[in-house]
Amino acid sequence: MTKMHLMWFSAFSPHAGFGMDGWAGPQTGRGYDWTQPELWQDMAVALERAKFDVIMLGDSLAVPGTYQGRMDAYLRYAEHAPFHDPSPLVAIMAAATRRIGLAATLSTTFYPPFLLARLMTTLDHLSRGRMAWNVVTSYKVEEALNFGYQELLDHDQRYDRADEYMALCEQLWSSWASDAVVMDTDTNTFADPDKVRPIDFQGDYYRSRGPLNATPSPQGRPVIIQAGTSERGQDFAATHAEAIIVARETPEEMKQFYDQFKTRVRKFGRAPEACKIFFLAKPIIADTDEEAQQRANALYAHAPVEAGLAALSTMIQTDLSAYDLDQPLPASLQQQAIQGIRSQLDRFYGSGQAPTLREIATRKVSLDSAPFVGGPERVADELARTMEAVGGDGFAIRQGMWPGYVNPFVEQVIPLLQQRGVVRTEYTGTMLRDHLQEF
Ligand SMILES: Cc1cc2nc3c(=O)[nH]c(=O)nc-3n(C[C@H](O)[C@H](O)[C@H](O)COP(=O)(O)O)c2cc1C
Repeated sequence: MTKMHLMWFSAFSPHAGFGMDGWAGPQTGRGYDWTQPELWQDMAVALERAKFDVIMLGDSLAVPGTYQGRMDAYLRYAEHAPFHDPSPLVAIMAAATRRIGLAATLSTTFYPPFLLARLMTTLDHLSRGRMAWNVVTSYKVEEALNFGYQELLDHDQRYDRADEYMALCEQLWSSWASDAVVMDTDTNTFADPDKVRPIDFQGDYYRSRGPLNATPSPQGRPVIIQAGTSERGQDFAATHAEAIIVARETPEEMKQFYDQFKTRVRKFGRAPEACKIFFLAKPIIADTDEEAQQRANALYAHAPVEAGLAALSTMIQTDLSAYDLDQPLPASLQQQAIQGIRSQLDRFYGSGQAPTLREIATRKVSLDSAPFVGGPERVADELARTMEAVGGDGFAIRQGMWPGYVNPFVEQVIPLLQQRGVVRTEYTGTMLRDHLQEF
């Protein structure tokens, strides 16, 4: 039996799950206000009880306006906005838990490296070594406009700059030796000055004197997570990431990606197990298989297509309002989507398929990536069987942080996975890096 790691990936909160099944749906659960701490803390406690490796919070820094050149659809459907800043969210979740890992998304384009390095060090202290950083380079032009730029750097250049950003952060995180803090009252010495060094970093994009004005945290540096899957994005991940999130539709496609990516990690001089692959999975669970299928059908039938068009438009940075809903997107557009998240289209148009724009927009706001539909037994079986076929690592459960999603998975599916011996029943380590490297 192949064991699986588990991440709860809550993107584009508060409505994550999207559309009917998101902020407005029956699954969200009553009595919670997403703006308040209790929802986030209670869900973190529930996922820790289920021994998840990590909770990951996505983020973005703008209300988009790609679709129809207006913000209307994004605001109406809470699509890609609003977001709480993920840093205080992971801090309050850390305060309510002891073992589960917590990941915040922060942009290399908009966050100054020194501030980010110190923020992550502080959060790693406060969580006793459970922090991860989801490294994004940002892809929306509206994010650039919010920071006073007219446009973003080109796709590959964003990654080049991010490589330098990582090198700078790495030096800041190493600027204090692990034994630099002595706190010796006899000699009235807090830190040994010989063990704290300026870095005098001089790059093409960044300069920094250093050292960090924060002491080394339990993990030393946050766990690095990444989700870009272009060739350049995969090279970046193979160099830096300890976990990646990937959308693939079938076990065969997952297996193919798994083998190729692990080879790439080896090519960059790292052990393949140094970077874990999490495949996106969206479980739709009900008491019986029939009920779950009915729920999935209803979700698809009632999906607000316009919300899907708005989501895809911003993800591929192209206004899709001008395209025929009942035709596949032109191949030229599929190629152009490079500035945004092109893999959003690639996965729909892979293996010679040609779904219409209406179909992919509907899918986007209903079933989305790799749906696992059924009663708890069926969902547990399919997750276990898929992981066996792929050969390892885990799933990023792509759902909202709401009781209606978290509780059925935690209470009904996790015990079945534990009985099969494919997920952990106890944490063996205390820090996030320990969880990822446990198997
Ligand atoms: C599953 C998934 C989650 C992502 N989450 C975020 C996010 O929260 N914030 C963000 O700015 N970008 C996010 N992205 C975008 C990626 O970080 C990246 O910018 C994008 O995929 C383009 O890179 P690529 O061409 O290498 O795929 C996500 C992408 C994927 C596939």
